[in-house]
Amino acid sequence: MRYVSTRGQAPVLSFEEAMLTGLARDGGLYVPETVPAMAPGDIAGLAGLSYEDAAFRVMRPFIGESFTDAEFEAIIARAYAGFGHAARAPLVQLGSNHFLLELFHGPTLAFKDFAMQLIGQLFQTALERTGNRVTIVGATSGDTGSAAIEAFRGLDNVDVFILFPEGRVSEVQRRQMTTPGEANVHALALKGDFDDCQARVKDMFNDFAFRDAVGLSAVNSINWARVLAQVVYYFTSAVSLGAPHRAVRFTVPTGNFGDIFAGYIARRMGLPIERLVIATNQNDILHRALAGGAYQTQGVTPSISPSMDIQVSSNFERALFEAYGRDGAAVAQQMQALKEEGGFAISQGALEALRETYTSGRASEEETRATIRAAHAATGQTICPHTAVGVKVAGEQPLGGAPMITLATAHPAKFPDAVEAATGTRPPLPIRMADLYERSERVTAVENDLSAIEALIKERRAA
Ligand SMILES: Cc1ncc(COP(=O)(O)O)c(C=O)c1O
Ligand SMILES: N[C@@H](CCOP(=O)(O)O)C(=O)O
Repeated sequence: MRYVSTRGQAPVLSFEEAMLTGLARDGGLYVPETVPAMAPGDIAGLAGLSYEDAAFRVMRPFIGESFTDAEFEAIIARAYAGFGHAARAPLVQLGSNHFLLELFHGPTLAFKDFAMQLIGQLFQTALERTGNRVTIVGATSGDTGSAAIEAFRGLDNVDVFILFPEGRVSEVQRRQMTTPGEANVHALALKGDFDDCQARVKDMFNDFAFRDAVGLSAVNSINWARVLAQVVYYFTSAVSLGAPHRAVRFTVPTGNFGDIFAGYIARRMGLPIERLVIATNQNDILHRALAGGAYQTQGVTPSISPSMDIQVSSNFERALFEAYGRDGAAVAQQMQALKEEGGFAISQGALEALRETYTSGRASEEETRATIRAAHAATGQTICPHTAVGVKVAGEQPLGGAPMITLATAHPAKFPDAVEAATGTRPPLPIRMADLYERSERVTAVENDLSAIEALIKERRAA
């Protein structure tokens, strides 16, 4: 299995190389050269398996020779052992023909744990083998950062630096990043928004001298391994509702497009997904792009679903690559226009290709609050604001037909203020985190300045 860049100019790599490389050297994102198909019989064979066994079968073809079967099995077992639910990703019914896929039973209470716990183990195995050391630099709007810190804290061969937008993550998210005491973990509060954090991370990857000097690695969903791990729960949930004999639909609260792109990969592998519905908050660039064909940034407006306060949606590049028939030059041109002019027009052919797979919708702040309130009143279930964006948009899709699965991407206790404002009830943190508010914090404020951030990383990382 080989991986190619969405911009067509970077070296072709193995799974392990692509994972450790993160962003391709031409600025693009790695994708598999071909997407392996899963026969209907093999999909049906996932029924009744543990999450771990299903994960092995779904991901194995993408790994190639990078890890042996025994290594990969052991890695998967360790990755999901700390989850607080035996099913790992349980499916619960929300309404008639509408299900919630609960992805928040991992250690940091968001869907990011599914991939981050796995790649923590993959990195550790690969780095122990070579004795190499890497510097992971990540950007977060709240959940990636806490999941990365949890997965990599205390590891010998890794330093982790996480940039988050100061004042724009929830208090629980911030504390999850600033309270771990391990010396290899560094939380950096940047004066700016998430797009600034993500842009500085990409700048560091494009600064080859810095990149090579520190052994830069990525754990944002620019890293293919992140996307791959998220493909698994599309299979497990669809199979539990009757796939491959019955088609399903998914609604995905979307920001950086990594989670929904994992759904696209599942569909390409043969899972009968009738529709992938993009649900955005008021930062609705993806919805506007799908509706009108213009991908145009407008600046980020803070919302009560802060993890989706994103305008430059990284993985949309992977979707464009497919929509343009894998034309790396066309993608590179559009990404250049995004950088220089703040937007680009999607060609009619690519737009039609996108619309064959994706539908989109948005939820305003008031609609998000109303959805949290209504779900609580009707079913007693408390949902987080990101999940509420998904539930609202799912509710606008045609009724009947294939069952709708909305991804419940975070635990409501990560966003207690928004949930309490909507329902009148403050969701408690799980017992194991009950002292989060008493733990002392360690954080460094940084300006939105590439050289200053690079200098800080060079100084703080273990030599
Ligand atoms: C809770 C939550 N929901 C949804 C999203 C959006 O996911 P993606 O960026 O993969 O589109 C994020 C952030 O990524 C998140 O943290
Ligand atoms: N919502 C994310 C933003 C980063 O997304 P990623 O999937 O590319 O890591 C977050 O919570 O940090």
